[in-house]
Amino acid sequence: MNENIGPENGPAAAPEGFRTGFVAIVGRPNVGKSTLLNRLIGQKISIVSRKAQTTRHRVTGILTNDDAQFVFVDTPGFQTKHRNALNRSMNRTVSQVLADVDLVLFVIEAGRFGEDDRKVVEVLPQEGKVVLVINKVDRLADKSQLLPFIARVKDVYPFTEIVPLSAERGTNVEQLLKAVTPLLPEGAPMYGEDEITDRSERFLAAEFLREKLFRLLGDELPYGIAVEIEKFETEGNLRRIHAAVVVDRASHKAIVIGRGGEQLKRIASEARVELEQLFDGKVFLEVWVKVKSGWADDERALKSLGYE
Ligand SMILES: Nc1nc2c(ncn2[C@@H]2O[C@H](COP(=O)(O)OP(=O)(O)OP(=O)(O)O)[C@@H](O)[C@H]2O)c(=O)[nH]1
Repeated sequence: MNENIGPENGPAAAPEGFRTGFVAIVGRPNVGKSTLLNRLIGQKISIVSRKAQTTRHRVTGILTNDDAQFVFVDTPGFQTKHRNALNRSMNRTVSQVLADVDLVLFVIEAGRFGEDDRKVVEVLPQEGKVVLVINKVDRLADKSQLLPFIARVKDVYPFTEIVPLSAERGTNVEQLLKAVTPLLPEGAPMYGEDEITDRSERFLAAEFLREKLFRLLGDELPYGIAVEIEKFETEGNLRRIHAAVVVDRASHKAIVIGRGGEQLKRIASEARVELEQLFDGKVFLEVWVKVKSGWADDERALKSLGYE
């Protein structure tokens, strides 16, 4: 990835001193990585959910301002509970991303630094720039808890910077950008100013649908659920999308469909509304549920669903 950055990549396009680089956001599940990315980009691209482990794919967000272009790589949360092929694949992705980027944002939750955070520290690069982002400071009942907390975590790794913020409220997010801009290498932008993702519309459709499944099924969400886009056609400003929700067992299929098909109808309809906003055009979305036994344990099935 990195060979694309640098003055040799079209210095004419870059103002003097402009910086461009890849930024990875890591942290244990649920610390707010997707929320932070969305806040930084200013539009929903990475999916956000109250449930852990919603980000299985690498989602790239791009932020361009007067001084720099940040190409964000959101990485999957660490999985320690279930050890199967899917989780091994997720952890591998994290190490690969970290070895390849210019800057790592390591996100933790204010007031909480546990074993699962420590596991993430273990895969931080030996050399390189890592900024500690202490998220959810709005949750601290007493702000005076922040300094002792920073004192407790600041030595677990030689962090380049430490920035406390609230991704959800937007508090101190600008300061984070200011602090990390000088850490990126100088170079011309890789993407156009208004591009916010390099993922395909097909990929985004799958992600948006998956988010709705996570949100609307709540605690009933079956383990090992995935979305396959079987058909994606564009006719003028209309997109025709056929998607399959892949589940592990027939009993899970019933959960996703819901009584009288209500649940699935609602999931599809909410996903459609958001996709129409994202694509700025009409969307025809058809969703069905397919049972594929044991897919989460089968590396080949994973590949066919787009997990590397
Ligand atoms: N109070 C508070 N909640 C936050 C903040 N940032 C994120 N959250 C909430 O924390 C939960 C998890 O946020 P996500 O952004 O999905 O977390 P993630 O780290 O991407 O999670 P995974 O995809 O599972 O790795 C959601 O319910 C967010 O609304 C914050 O600054 N303050």
